[in-house]
Amino acid sequence: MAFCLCFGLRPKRNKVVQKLKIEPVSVQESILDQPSSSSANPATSSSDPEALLPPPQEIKNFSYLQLATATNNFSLDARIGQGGFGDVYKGKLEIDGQLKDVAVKMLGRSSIQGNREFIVEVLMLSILRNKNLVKLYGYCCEGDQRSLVYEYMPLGSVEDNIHNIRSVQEVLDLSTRMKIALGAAKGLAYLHNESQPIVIYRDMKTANILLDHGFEPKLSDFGLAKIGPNEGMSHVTTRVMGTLGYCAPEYAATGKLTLKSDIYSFGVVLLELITGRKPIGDSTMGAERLLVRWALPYFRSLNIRRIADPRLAIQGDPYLEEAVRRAVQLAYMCLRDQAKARPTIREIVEALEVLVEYIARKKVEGSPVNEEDGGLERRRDVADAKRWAKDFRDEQRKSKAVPKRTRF
Ligand SMILES: Nc1ncnc2c1ncn2[C@@H]1O[C@H](COP(=O)(O)OP(=O)(O)OP(=O)(O)O)[C@@H](O)[C@H]1O
Repeated sequence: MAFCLCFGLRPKRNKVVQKLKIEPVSVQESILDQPSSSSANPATSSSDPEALLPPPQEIKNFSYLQLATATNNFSLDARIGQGGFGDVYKGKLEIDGQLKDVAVKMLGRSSIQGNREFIVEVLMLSILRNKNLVKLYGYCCEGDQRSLVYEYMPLGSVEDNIHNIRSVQEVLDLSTRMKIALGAAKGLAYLHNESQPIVIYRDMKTANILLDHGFEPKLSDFGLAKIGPNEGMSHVTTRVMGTLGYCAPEYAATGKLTLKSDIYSFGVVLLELITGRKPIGDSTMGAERLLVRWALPYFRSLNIRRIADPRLAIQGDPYLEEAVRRAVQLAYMCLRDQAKARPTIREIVEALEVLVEYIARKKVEGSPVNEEDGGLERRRDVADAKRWAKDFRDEQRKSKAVPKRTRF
């Protein structure tokens, strides 16, 4: 099958876009799933995109002047972040009669992909509501200027909190990291199981998990999200889009998007939280550049101390080592090559709830795992881990036999 890889639509974040031949029978066609090059695609028209939006329920249409006033004319002081499409500013706006902190995301002008993602984001966030999803207050659509106005997340992104911290005091402990993973999993569980229609997020990554007070995580950035497969269908076929290092291998290779593609990306996020490493390291690292590849031998040998972020200082603390081991096992189940073998998001939420509870309990007790409450459990887990490691090795061997068309 012919395909081409085009980098550069979202250069800062290394978004990868792979165009594939669309298979007509299995494709679920929807307004959100038209190829961006199609002239019939309303999302690509910049002439009157407002007319294409559904009547926003609680989503307000702000004027450019309102946003400029709210952000002190988009001053440098108000700038809090930079994304693939443009800058993000902090401001204050009246929302439901109250003056609230907001984040204003300015999207670059006249970008087809940007325009498309803008519309998808507004559409998605007008139908999705969950405490682990960031709230969209409104948008601005004037001329070729597009902006989105979100609730302000005071603690920034998980990516910043893991990779861009300024002092050791800011290092997140294991308990906080696992609570973040749990909250993010709950957000994903809402998309996969509870929302109507179900949604495949397609962009699970630490940069898209924002943190509210108390490190409560919220998923953001729904510009790539897809309405999930119709009943009886296992997948949606679409252009491959996502972020390097997070894309499930079968999705990158075939364009077949399933709920399990999100689970793979979640596995990378979990591994990132455990290891403190970026999903893609610098070019000098060779094959180990990919976090998933780097961690594999340590996972196989159950060398938890080597996998864990050194800043977590787990060495000599049996309960922390045990907790990391469980988290690593879960991450690797999510990262299995065979999509079907990956757990569902419900199973992940359950596993993380148990893990978070385990860490909390051990923190209070302050004692290592003992025979009464944990020894048996631990022996069973070690046996499970060995079985998983063996399965993983077998899958790796099999996948080496069939050359992959795409490897990020
Ligand atoms: N609602 C928000 N509250 C607080 N800060 C935010 C909010 N939204 C975004 N930011 C900040 O702006 C940064 C850039 O966000 P943005 O979503 O534009 O980019 P990204 O997700 O990193 O990249 P891309 O859009 O290319 O995937 C975030 O990392 C975060 O620090």
